[in-house]
Amino acid sequence: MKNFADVLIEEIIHKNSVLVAGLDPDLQYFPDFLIDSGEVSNQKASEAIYHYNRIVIDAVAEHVVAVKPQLAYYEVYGSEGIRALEKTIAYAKSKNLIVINDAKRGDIGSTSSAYAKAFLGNGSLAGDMVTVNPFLGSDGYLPFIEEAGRNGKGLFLLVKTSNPSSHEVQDVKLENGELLYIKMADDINKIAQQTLGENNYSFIGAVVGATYPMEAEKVRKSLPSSIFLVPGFGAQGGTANDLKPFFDAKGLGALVSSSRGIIYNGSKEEKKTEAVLYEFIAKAARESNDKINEVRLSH
Ligand SMILES: O=C(O)c1cc(=O)[nH]c(=O)n1[C@@H]1O[C@H](COP(=O)(O)O)[C@@H](O)[C@H]1O
Repeated sequence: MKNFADVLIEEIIHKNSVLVAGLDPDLQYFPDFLIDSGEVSNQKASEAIYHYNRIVIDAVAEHVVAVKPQLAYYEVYGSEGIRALEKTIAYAKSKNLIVINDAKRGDIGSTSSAYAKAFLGNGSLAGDMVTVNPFLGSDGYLPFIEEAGRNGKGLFLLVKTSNPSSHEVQDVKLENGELLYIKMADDINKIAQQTLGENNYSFIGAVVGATYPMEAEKVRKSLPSSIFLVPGFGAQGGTANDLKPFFDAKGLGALVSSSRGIIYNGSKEEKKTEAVLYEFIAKAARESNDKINEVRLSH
């Protein structure tokens, strides 16, 4: 079975893209032709979400390597929301897109095994990769690594997240003077080095926010063989110019994710038809990909 890092790298080269479109459906941004304003039932919300996601997936498919549904936006609508997620995952797979479930799970070992089966097994919620919170310790994240290894899939462990207060926990100085996120990176690297594919990358990746390029340089030293998932580009202020430290000399080693910057490009009022909405999203994905490629492939 192929190491998922190699699958990912082949797709990046094939598509000439490291861009990931985040599927974070938020009804307040949906144009009027998709949903009535006012009180909306879970069923109507679910239908609108799946409709919106199909438009997004069609519009971004040639410009992105993966899509990343953020689970909270679906869970809001209970079982109907989960149904929209299942259908979205199936639709993205039918368009040959890699699916990264942004679930940020992690628990005691036995529960993590169940989460790992849900997101990296063969069920209707399973994608190709999942985001995992490693701050419960290794018994919390090893089950995800085992399940991913068994099924030829991958994962991203949170190391240095993009949010403004991530320093409150992740930058805590340990007794030996080391920062917590660097210790986490060092611990993950010990396992990553045992799971390398042909391109010398592991299927065990790490989340490092676009808003922290200096920290990314340090994480890279500790985690030379992990592919980074880089959120925070666009709406959170990360720019293409910040991205260079995330990539290796070949322009590989990182995926850049953007949700609002792609799927809600332009004002809601301008989007009167499906065709116009499609064009706004396709344009944002194309332009983001071009900007990122310019930086990652420059020498
Ligand atoms: O794991 C993630 O994807 C993630 C990690 C992180 O450090 N920061 C972060 O913003 N994210 C997710 O990435 C997406 C960012 O959305 P935008 O800011 O709209 O591009 C959201 O779905 C977040 O949940």
